[in-house]
Amino acid sequence: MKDTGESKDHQLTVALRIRPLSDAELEEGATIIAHKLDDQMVVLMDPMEDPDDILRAHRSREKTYMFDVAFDYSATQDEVYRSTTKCLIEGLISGYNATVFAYGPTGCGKTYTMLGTDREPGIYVRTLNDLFKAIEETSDDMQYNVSMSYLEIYNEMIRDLLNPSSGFLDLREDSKGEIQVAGITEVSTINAREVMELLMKGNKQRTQEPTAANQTSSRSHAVLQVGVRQQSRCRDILQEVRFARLFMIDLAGSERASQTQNRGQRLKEGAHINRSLLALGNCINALSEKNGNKYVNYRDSKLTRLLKDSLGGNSRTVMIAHISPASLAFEDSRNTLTYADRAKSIRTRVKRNLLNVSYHIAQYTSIISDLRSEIQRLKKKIADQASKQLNPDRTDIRHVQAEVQAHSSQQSRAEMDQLWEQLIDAFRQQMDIRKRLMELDNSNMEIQIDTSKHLLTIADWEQERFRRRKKWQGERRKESFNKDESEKDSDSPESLPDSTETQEVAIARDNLVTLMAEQKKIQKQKAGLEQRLAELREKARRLEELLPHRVSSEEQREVLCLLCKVHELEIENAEMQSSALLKDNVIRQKNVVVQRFEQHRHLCHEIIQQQRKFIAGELFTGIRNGTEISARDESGQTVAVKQQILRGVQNIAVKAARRRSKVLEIDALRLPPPPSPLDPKKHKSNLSLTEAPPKGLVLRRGRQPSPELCHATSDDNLSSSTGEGPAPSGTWTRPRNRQAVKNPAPREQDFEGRRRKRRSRSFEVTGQALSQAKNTSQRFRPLDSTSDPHLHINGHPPAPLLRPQHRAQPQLTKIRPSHNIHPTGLISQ
Ligand SMILES: Nc1ncnc2c1ncn2[C@@H]1O[C@H](COP(=O)(O)OP(=O)(O)OP(=O)(O)O)[C@@H](O)[C@H]1O
Repeated sequence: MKDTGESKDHQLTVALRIRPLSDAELEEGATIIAHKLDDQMVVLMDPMEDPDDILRAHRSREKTYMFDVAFDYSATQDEVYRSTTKCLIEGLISGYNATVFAYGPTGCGKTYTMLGTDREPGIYVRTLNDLFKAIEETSDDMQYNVSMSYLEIYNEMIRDLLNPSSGFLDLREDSKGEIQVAGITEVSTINAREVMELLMKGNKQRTQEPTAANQTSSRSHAVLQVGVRQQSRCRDILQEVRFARLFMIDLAGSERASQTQNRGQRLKEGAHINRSLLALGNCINALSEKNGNKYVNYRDSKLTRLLKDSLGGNSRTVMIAHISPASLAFEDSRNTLTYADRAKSIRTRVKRNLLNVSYHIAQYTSIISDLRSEIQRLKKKIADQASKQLNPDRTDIRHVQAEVQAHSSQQSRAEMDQLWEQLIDAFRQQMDIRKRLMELDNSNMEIQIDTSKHLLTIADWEQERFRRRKKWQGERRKESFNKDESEKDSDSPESLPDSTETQEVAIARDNLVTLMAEQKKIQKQKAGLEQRLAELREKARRLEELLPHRVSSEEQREVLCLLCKVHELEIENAEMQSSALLKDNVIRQKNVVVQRFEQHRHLCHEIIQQQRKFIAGELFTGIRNGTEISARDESGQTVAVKQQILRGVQNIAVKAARRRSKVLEIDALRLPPPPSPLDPKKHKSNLSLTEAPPKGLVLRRGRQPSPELCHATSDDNLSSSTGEGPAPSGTWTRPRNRQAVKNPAPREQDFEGRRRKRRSRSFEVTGQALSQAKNTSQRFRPLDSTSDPHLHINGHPPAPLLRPQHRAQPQLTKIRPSHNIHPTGLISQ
């Protein structure tokens, strides 16, 4: 299934329905304690509360709850349907999955809401009616296919209610990660009457037994699944097909043994019901966690596995909680209200399910052609055998005799049958084990995906902690180098950065432990099953070897061979499915990693974009105003902007600064002679803004790169160069040739060469204080984050020993090359 639509956040809709007080409750003298206050609010009063009891005045358990919609005894079935489910139909035929489920204690009206009565039909019937109406309205342009399946989960076993004789069914996760019921009957129809009949038929099959709490108590969870497939009637090569599933679920009610007075089978049913509802409650708890990072264990019951997508995946979900208004049911009502209240904060991500039909047609075509050729082959074989029967090879008299002998021997036939049964049984068992192994593999993969997610979370954190530590150590080293002994004493080193784990990491660790334990359990089960499978295979092999000796006729032998082949193929098929599933899961795992890198790349891109904007803005403001950026620093306005930029580049700059610090320390010790003023005539053509450079703006650059580097640096718009000689205030300065600089020592030269290479990719627009600029001893400094005291983003100026002349200078702004800066260092528009 291909998703081309944007996924949207959807908050679980929670409705509450209070049923009328029953006759039995009235007889028992129950009072009404649950009231609807308005369309959304209900109050549950404390039955123990006595208004005259002053001592209990502060211990009241009365509580008000707010839901998306609330109904009381006066609400009709139609009102409930309209406010909860009707709105899902439109989404359903546009490709959005949906789920409606009724939740609550036994006897509180779940079945009444979902199924209803003949006179007051419930949500099932109304939804299907409206769905078919909607289909009919658009059927001129669209072609629909509606399939329906109806199942129950009884004692943790899945039964097909449309075909109860099919035995118990298994849950499978398909390659798209969706849970499917293997082998369930899916009835395709768009005939409302037909669907209703099926529904009624299914309901008759549902396990219902009277209990003390409810005369028609449902002992199972019933799940009605409706699949809607929609495609345009005008055929195209690339046709869009929408597919969505609607689950309508009538859960069994939670029950207390004391209340239901259940014994024997009913008690066992109750235990299963409560177990699966507990698993559901746990999932609701985990999903409603504020940080949303808690591990959600859907694997605890079939119900939660089936509801996986509805609760935490791709589905618009509505929960209709039911309570009794009776004072006797206070505890049950309170529990239900608490769960329903929590469920409100569950969020799912819904996206439209679109199928790329061309892809599927291609796939089906190849499958169909394969099947056709197989049928042809088998037909030919049958025809050959038939002709052989008609014209037996009379020449081989011994063969005929043997055949006659075999046919006449009753005993050998019985033996054969027995062997045959054994063989079939071995195959069947093998298939069962394969299925179970596949399920285990699937669970294992899910665990691995969850594990890798948590490991990534922990790895991220470890990386972050390592980065913080390194940063802290770097700062410490710098500090200790810069400060005098006395200063060191006064400024005692800061403590190590906080390395306590975040809650997310702690949860990830906890979850890892749980997952490991589960994985071990699965491995153990797998080992047992694999051993059993090997035994069965061996048994089947022996039987297969034995059979040809027992069967006498060629025909029998052929049939047996064919049957063996069929079973072998079945097993191969299962193996292939299993390996496809494994591959799929591996791909999914990789997708998670790719997604993360993609997010990271996106984030980096955004940061770079923002920095560019800041830089460009800052640069032009500087030019227009004709003031030195550094001069504006003093006003405080630019400081804020700079801080913003600096914060953005902080991580990059700090790393670069550390790497370069040593180089620059040496560089600082052998600063070039003062730059000479720029010859305005020589560079007139480059001054495109004004004939005379803007007063106060000094564009300063690093040293001029070596000739071979000039070309590269010109691409970066501003090549580094060394300003030499005094730079007059308010003039554009262009650094002079590197030759003018006193030649450094050979080792230093090599060092300098490397440094220049690095600098050729960076430059700075820097403002010196006007007073400084006027000073003829104005210096042009190398372009490096560490070359300026204010570019030490962490607020650590360089050692005064190394850069005494810069200590008093105002801040510099470091920027990356911009396309509108001329390679000569002058800005063009
Ligand atoms: N809103 C209502 N209006 C009228 N009758 C109701 C209403 N809700 C429930 N009832 C009646 O209450 C009884 C119990 O309801 P129902 O069987 O639907 O409960 P349940 O929650 O499905 O119970 P269980 O979990 O045991 O299956 C039924 O006789 C039903 O007709």
